[in-house]
Amino acid sequence: MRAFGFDLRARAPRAPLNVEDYRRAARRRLPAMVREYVDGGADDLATLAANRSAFARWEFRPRVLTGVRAPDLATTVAGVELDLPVLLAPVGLAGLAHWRGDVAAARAAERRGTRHVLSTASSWTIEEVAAATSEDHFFQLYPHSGETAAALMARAWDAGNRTMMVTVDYPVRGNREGERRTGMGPPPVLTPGSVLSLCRHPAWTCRTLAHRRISARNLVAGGGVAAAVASVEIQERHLSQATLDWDDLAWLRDRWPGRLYAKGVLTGEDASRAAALGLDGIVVSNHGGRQLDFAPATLDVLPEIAAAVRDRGTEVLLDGGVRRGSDVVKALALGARAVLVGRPYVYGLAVGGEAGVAGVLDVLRDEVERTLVLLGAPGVRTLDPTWLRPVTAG
Ligand SMILES: Cc1cc2nc3c(=O)[nH]c(=O)nc-3n(C[C@H](O)[C@H](O)[C@H](O)COP(=O)(O)O)c2cc1C
Ligand SMILES: CCCCCCCCCCC(=O)C(=O)O
Repeated sequence: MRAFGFDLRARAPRAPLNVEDYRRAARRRLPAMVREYVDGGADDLATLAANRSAFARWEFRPRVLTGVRAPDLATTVAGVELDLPVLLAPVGLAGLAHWRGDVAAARAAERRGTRHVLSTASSWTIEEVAAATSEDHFFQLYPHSGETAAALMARAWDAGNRTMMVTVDYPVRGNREGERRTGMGPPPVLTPGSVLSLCRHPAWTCRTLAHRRISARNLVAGGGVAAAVASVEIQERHLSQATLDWDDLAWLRDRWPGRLYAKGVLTGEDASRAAALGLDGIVVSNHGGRQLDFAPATLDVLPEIAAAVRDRGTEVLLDGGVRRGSDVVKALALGARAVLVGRPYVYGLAVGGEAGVAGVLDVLRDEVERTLVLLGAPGVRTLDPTWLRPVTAG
């Protein structure tokens, strides 16, 4: 049926159109403690906000009449060919967002031609994720003691992981007051507010309890509430790594036969030092604003880090605040080979499991592609700082 040229049966799209739509939909589905765990940050949330606002300080220098219609989005990271320069960052306890958690994320990543980085604190074990997927996904290590690290590395290698990211920005858990207020902990507590929020989300509560995927399964046996509480203790005792130093990183370099990246580097000096130890890559990251508040926005320090390791050929990746395809393009232009996203795919998980994560990757892919066409850039590997300029004040 038509009127004035409109098809009256047609509907405006209701599916999420962008990452922010996924975020809103995810927040409606999750109880308060999980919302805070996913979306919160440290102290005054200054770094969390800075990660986003840094992208707004750059604008594009588009070239016209380039004839670019189908830009090339392919690249390589750690020698692995990717269809899209966006990887899925390690996220502990992803089973809180959707019971299929890490398995759903890794499967969506490989369906979309990219890779997932499995957290040490994943809800599905290294072996379970490997069995459910066919590509060589990446592993993230929280290396507390040599013994635990050696065991985790052996398991990751045997399961087919060939690239490992060691997280170096977690000497102690950041102060996340939202988590503490909502009962997420540490230690986890049932408050009247958290119980009310669980009751208001019966679908989430029943499904999550039934599937028992809310603990750090690589480290703790069992997956129910008691195991989740034990995971919090484990992260206090085993994942926080205040004693970790450069000798430990050298030790890890010697032990890990595959590609090794340091995740959580924010200065050129540290990046050079990691490169000198023989690391293959750096992830410029402040843990999504969840650790040291007033750490700089990752985009702001990216040029310094890219310059510091350029001569050695060390790969530079970035995460933190990437929400749009235009953010991906800016990060690549300023020296990143690819980016990782954390929260965006957790929103996708909460909204629709594997299909939700694939949906988020599709949104980002479309946005990167459209941005490149509008910019007149032929592909992601040809991006450099000449495609950008800083926004001038006023
Ligand atoms: C819920 C949640 C859990 C996380 N767990 C881990 C983890 O286990 N290991 C790790 O290295 N980083 C972890 N991170 C940090 C991410 O890997 C990544 O650095 C960060 O999310 C990037 O910022 P973004 O969320 O703005 O994309 C976590 C982040 C979130 C949001
Ligand atoms: C109070 C919540 C405890 C969760 C225990 C496991 C945490 C794994 C580490 C996740 C992480 O890196 C993060 O940023 O959060």
